Amino acid sequence: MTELLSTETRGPLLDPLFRNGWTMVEDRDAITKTFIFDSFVAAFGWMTQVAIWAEKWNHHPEWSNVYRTVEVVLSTHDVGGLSAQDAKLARKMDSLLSVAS
Ligand SMILES: C[C@H](O)[C@H](O)[C@H]1CNC2=NC(N)=NC(=O)C2=N1
Repeated sequence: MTELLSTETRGPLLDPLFRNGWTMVEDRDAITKTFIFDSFVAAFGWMTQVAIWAEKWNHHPEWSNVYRTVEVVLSTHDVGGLSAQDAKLARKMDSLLSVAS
């Protein structure tokens, strides 16, 4: 079941992401990261791969794309803040980078 991250689980799940370029959104329980690719095709190809995982996990990003930049915000509206699903999708986004450039 999806639930809000507890105080104890935040560190272990979020600290590795903070070390990897993710930051907290101001005034909101959400994480954000800006990805910059070599080209629009690389950006869109990465988004396409992420979209397949998002559908599979029924957990979807808030994101926008301008040319080769993708701005991502992750949060779980169903619980009103961050859940383990957000950390999982963030890790997947980072791991898919290696095949996107
Ligand atoms: C109805 C549907 O299951 C929900 O809206 C799901 C879909 N994808 C979702 N994605 C995200 N990021 N947060 C959610 O709370 C969420 N909820």
